[in-house]
Amino acid sequence: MSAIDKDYLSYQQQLAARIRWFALLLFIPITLLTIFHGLIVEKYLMTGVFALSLVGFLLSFQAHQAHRGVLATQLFMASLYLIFLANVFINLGATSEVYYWILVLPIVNVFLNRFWLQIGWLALFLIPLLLPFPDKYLPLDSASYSGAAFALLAMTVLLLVVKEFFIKSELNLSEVNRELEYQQKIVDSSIPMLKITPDGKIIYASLAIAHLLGKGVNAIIGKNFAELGLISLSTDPKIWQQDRSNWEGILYIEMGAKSYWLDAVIKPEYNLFGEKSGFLLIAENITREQSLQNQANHDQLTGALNRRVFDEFIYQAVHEFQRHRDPICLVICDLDHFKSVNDTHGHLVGDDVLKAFYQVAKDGLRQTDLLARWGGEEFAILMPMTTQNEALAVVEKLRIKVESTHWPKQIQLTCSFGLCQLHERWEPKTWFEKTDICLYQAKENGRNQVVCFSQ
Ligand SMILES: Nc1nc2c(ncn2[C@@H]2O[C@H](COP(=O)(O)OP(=O)(O)OP(=O)(O)O)[C@@H](O)[C@H]2O)c(=O)[nH]1
Repeated sequence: MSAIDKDYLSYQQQLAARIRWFALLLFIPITLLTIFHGLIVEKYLMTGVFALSLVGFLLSFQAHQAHRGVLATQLFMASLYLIFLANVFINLGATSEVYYWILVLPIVNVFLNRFWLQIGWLALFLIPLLLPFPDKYLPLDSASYSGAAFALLAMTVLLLVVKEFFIKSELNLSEVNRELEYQQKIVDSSIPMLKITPDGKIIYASLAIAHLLGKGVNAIIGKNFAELGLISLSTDPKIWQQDRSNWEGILYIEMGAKSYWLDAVIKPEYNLFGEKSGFLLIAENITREQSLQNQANHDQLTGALNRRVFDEFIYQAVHEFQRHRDPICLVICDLDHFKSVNDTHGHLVGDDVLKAFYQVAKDGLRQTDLLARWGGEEFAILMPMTTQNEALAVVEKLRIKVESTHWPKQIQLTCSFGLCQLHERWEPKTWFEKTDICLYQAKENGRNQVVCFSQ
């Protein structure tokens, strides 16, 4: 049996169960009412037949509840058949009642029964209508019965056609839906995606991005984009609000010991009225491509980003700044009198201090800040979306932290910082030189301090 045949049958069974349920809910009260009506107008035969049918309906209901679908249907059909026979042979007062059953019977028969049972029941319905009973036993004339038989046949054929069409189109639709769901699952688990409202709230996260972020989808939905810790030089959704174009760039995620690189596009989305309804982030995980480079991207001793990558980030930052003008700061820090650490305790202790310094500095910064080892005992920090005053507060805290940390061998370590916010029309080289001059001044002024750029 093909898959579609199986679907067809199970769908037909489900449909039959639903129809049977509704029919029972409908027929049980109708039959009850008819019994009372029969008792009132003293039609005892009619009352007896309907009472028997009621028993049939109740048994059918019980079988339905016990999930014995075929038995339930046959009991139901038999109960209806009793009522039908009463209408054919007993004058219940209204001649049109036979026609009423001719409408009801085919509906129930066609939708509840499989093909051969339908034929069997149809034959049973036709027998009392077509057999040449003497007219004196019948309440209607013979033309009415042959007319009813014809109507019953026509109605059955019509309903068969309708049902086939109905089920086939339903099945086709559900197959299309299933295919779509399947494709959606593949996309969801393989492509990192986010939907973000204009104010930065995440309303959809694909499984793939949840996996990269080391969180469940539900833990991401409802968060603000800025909280995810995706590092780029312009991660604030506010900047995209300004124009209609896509944002394209590289995002970097650090998850404990693991790190990922995403080549991302962030597209603004619009509603029917042309208003911005949010953003769609679609990314490609390029970590594998970067992994070889990754080793070349990090400093061997501390694990910090190295100068080569940091240089690239500085160039990117200057480029982004020309488009969006979001504040961004560069910090260069240099450990004070580090030579004496080496001279007193040896190079290996010096190495340990450098590693420990990287951790202390990293912990003191936001996830979106980039920390690199610039060379020797010098580190550089890039702080996107940060003004000079905001950066000063962070760096000052870091300076105090370095001063108060217990370093190996009870070394008293301090650090000097140069800090400079990027200005318009500055080249990367100018920005770096200005920051370096600040650092030089910090050293000149006696070390263990932060010097900010001023015009
Ligand atoms: N242990 C260790 N030392 C390093 C490393 N890279 C550079 N250094 C040392 O860092 C010291 C830097 O010394 P200087 O440039 O004179 O500066 P300083 O002693 O820190 O003095 P100021 O910067 O003026 O405060 C040198 O002794 C270098 O050997 C390294 O990877 N490991």
